[in-house]
Amino acid sequence: MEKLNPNEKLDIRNILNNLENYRPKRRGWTWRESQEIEMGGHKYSDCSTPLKNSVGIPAAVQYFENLDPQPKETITTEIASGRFEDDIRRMRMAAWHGADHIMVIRTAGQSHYDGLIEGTPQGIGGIPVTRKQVRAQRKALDLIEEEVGRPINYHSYVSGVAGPDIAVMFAEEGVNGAHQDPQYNVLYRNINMVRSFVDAAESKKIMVWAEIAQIDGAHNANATARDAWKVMPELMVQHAINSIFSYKVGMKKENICLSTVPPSASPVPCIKYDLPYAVALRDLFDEYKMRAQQNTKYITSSSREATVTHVMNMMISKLTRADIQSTITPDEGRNVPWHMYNIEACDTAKQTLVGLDGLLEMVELKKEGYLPEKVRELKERAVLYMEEILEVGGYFEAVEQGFFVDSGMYPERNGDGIVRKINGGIGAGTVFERDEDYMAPVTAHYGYNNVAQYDENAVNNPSSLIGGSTFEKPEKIVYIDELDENDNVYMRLDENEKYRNSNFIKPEVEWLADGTVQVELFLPTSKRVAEFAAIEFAKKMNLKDPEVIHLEIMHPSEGTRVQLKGKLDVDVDISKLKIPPEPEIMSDEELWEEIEKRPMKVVAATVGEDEHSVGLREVIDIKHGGIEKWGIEVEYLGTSCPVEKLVDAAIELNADAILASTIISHDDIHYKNMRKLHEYAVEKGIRDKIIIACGGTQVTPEIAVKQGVDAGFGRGSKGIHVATFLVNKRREMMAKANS
Ligand SMILES: Cc1ncc(COP(=O)(O)O)c(/C=N\CC[C@H](N)C(=O)O)c1O
Repeated sequence: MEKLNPNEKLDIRNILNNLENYRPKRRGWTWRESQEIEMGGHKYSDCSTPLKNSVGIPAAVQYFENLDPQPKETITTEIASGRFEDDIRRMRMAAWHGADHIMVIRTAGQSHYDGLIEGTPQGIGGIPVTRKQVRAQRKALDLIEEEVGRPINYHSYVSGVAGPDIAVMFAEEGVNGAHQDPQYNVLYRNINMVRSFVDAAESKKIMVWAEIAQIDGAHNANATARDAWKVMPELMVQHAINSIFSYKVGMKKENICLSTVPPSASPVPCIKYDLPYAVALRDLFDEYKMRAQQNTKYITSSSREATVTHVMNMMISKLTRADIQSTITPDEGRNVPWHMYNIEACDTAKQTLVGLDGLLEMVELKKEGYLPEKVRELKERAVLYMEEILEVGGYFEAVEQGFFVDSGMYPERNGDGIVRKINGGIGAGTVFERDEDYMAPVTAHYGYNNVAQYDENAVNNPSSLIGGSTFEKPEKIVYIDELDENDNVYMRLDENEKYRNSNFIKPEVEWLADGTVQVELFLPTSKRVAEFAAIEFAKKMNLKDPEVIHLEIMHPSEGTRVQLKGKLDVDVDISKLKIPPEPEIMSDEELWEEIEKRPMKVVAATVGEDEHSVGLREVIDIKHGGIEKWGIEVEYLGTSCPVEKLVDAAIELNADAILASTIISHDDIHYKNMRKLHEYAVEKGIRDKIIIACGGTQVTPEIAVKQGVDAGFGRGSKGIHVATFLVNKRREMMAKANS
């Protein structure tokens, strides 16, 4: 399989090619290693090996030459578009933004399927996890991990009625991580508890063989409880049940990850609940891995608010411990996640974890007072909870009595917990005692297996009776391509062929060419009115099926912030776009030689009532790679400089050029000043002899030139760009004067 080229889109048809013969490169989970690293002149204490290819956060790109340190914590992104072929593109984007754990959400209700699904049907809220879709995504991730230069863990769920079947398929397909927790089946999917625990023993045994890292389901209690902080004692009990069960089945503790969520969120004083809880959990389960997930219980349609919650949750991770930082997209409170929000979540995790690098070298948690007292109280509640479970006769009885997800803070009880009957739920009565002569010639099989009746020597290797199972002989895997001639990836690829590897593009949020755009409006009216007015505006913008996805009161009557989505049924042929060439830049040698031969003098200032000077200083000063670096002489007139003063100085000093910084853009004042500069130079009779260049973060070069100046420099422009322009422009003017 050829390598990916960063300048070319991944071709899904290539991935699908010869899929039946694909074999996974490895088994098991890959952790990042934590090391001290030096990058960009900075020392990092808690980071890991940088990537070969990546996109840093915006500030990294704009100010630090794409400095992109990678935190030591594994970063997860959850992928859930329902079309695996579009998920693959998103996985590639997420990998470039620092995700090395790809968690694939399953189609709604897959937990209730009592067998494997095959082929590539489209899913709802996630993909139907099938062998073919898993294989295609793992194969694609082999290429993507090559491209970014770091192993990527592929993950989904071994839960539900077909848990063991899925565990076997995951083991065969080289899946690296999976959720497995029988309590999830029982409490949230009403699957019979006896069936769930027997299946879990089998699934876990298989995961041990495949070295799959396990995540439990405790976070669901958090999301389901009425007041999430009240289930803290129960969460620790749930973690304990699944962890020790897994360990006794043979799972290594470093592969047992507790899925822990800071249980509350602002405006509740969340750190007063979340920090003691996190400390108590790490105390009790110090030998296990922590998979920290952001709180989604209190997520709303405000992506900003979700991001702040995420950052506060990561403060907890850094103050205690997180081996996996599992991101939730900030749009999870309003959509099935969109590409750009998966990426935002990865960037938020990277930005925060790297920004808090070395935190525990500077702060420590108090050993007396509220924190340790709260920690002890939580542990005591959890132990009492566990003791009562034993008193009533064990886990199954406790579930029947509604112990779990009760809205009271244990030992307080409100009697409204989730009740499941021992003999109830899906799959009830489907567990049978194995007969005396029961034998299965398979690997990693849990429990009684009378192999000796056939061959004493095969007891530890039952599959040797049949020359190896699919675990030893992958060629024995029965690979099914498609089962549904209408609902499959080939139909979908044909549907949007026009936008695949072509010059035509459409906006999208989750599927190729889905045409969805998001529009943000501020409407000077009440929330209720704004909601309906926004739809009207959307229709006037030619958006189809407009839908308001977020409303925020700025003031009951003064104004409302609205975000809406709608479909834009047009496309663009990029081959017809008039794209001006990237500003060329000259080499240092060329510039030094030119300015030595023909010295250049420039007057520069921040014009108007503008006090911003940083950008212009960066463009001028030698220490920032400014134009002085190549010998250009600069007379800097400071800030809030009247346009007239700047032009008069240029005349007095017989300057070759004027550089004007124009940052403030309210009411287009920056462009108005450019026009004034041009007109005053004309009025003073020097316009044809002097170069005028204007810059600022809100300057669009094409609009600047329309004001009459010679060039505009926007966000991210550097001294090299300006020096190159000045030299080229002067040459052009000299050639014109000599012609
Ligand atoms: C132990 C377990 N098994 C299966 C599922 C999902 O199971 P279905 O395929 O039936 O939806 C879950 C749910 N939580 C996972 C999403 C969450 N955002 C997470 O990252 O943990 C689970 O906890």
